[in-house]
Amino acid sequence: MMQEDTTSFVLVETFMLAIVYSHYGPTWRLLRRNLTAEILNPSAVKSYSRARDWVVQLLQNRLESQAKSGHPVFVMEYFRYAMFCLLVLMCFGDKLDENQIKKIEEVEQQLLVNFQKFSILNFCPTLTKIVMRKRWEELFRILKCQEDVLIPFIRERKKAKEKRSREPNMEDSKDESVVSYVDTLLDLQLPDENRKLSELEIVSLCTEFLSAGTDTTTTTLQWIMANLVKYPQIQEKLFMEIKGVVGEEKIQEDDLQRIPYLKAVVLEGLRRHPPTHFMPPHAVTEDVVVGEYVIPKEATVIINAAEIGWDPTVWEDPMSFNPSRFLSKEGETFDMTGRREIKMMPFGAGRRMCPGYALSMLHLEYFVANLVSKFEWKAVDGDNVDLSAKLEFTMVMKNPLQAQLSLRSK
Ligand code: HEM
Repeated sequence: MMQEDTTSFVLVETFMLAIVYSHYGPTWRLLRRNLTAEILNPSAVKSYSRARDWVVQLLQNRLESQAKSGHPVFVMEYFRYAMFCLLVLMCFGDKLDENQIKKIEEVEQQLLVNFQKFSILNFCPTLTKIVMRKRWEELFRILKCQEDVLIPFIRERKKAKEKRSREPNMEDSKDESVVSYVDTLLDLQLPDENRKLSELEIVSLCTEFLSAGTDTTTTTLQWIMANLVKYPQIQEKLFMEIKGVVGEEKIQEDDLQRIPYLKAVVLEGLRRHPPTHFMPPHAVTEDVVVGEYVIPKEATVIINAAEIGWDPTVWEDPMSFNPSRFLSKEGETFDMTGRREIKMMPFGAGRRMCPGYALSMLHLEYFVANLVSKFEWKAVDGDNVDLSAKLEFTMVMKNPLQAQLSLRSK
């Protein structure tokens, strides 16, 4: 990737976060890791199986109707929408309908598409508040729209929660098995300030949840499917392994653990095409020696995670797509957390590692398994799938994947 791309990406991201922090206050940083970890604990994730099923069904139906037309399908928008729906249901509860999801998507999209434009505002806020007054007004207008859409959903969860605690035996309460992200935020008591979160802080955290989880996972899914189209023999091997485990049945979450080649395909996708090439800036609190280098206290450190996963001294033929490299003979699972060693780090590593890591692995495995078992994915006539990348919010395919889909016969 070109150097200027890298620099602008890091700057844009840093400025954008700074804008959001300054708007919503200092509690943000303290909260996000704990909170995301809470909603992503295994039992909460399990309770979302109904939402996952619904979303995968929606995606498959839409792809099927496209496939029936006989035209090639540009899949990225379908993937993105499905992943967004799923995260919205995790965030606000799984009772929302498609119209409500669409409303949320519209406001979130406004912020995303104007991302670059607003990043500059925090470069020197005192100055930009004077010379870019109109742009600030526009940012606040969009944030206000976002609040107007999201706050009613937050209040709805609050009302339902109060009702559940008043009437725990009501039929409705028993049916409400999902603990949404908003529920955990409503419960939270800030330890230092001895208060609950404000509605605006909850809006802000929900937006982070939706934006951090949608593009990263969708981009990775597109890269994985592109490789499965490019290398039909890998797709066929994966299909046979899935069939061998589930037969004609619907794929269940527990089945995923019994398909090692599926995990291998996802891991290889993340190694070869990590959606974030550069980690957000980090700093150390005291001087540290790493190998032959001294990292001075508080110096900005930006890790090139993509290069770590492509290191030829660690990976044989690193630029090829070869999932079998992750199949361990001893049945050991590959450690991505960096506890044992760091051979790749698409989610970062250590204390600041992505809190959505286990959830993304589950979503990727679940989506890939369902997409491959329902359809055969083929390159469009004479088209050689182009794997060049370009930087958008994440590192995406320069030429988005289009594929010819055909339903697998039973
Ligand atoms: C393939 C999917 C994903 C990838 C590759 C990914 C990657 C990353 C990376 C590289 C970071 C920065 C780590 C660092 O600072 O060193 C990060 C942070 C974060 N991610 Fe993810 N992520 C993914 C999916 C998700 C999902 C699904 C969620 C939540 C629903 C999520 C929520 C977050 C949050 C909240 C942070 C900030 C954590 C902090 O500030 O400490 N991510 N992610």
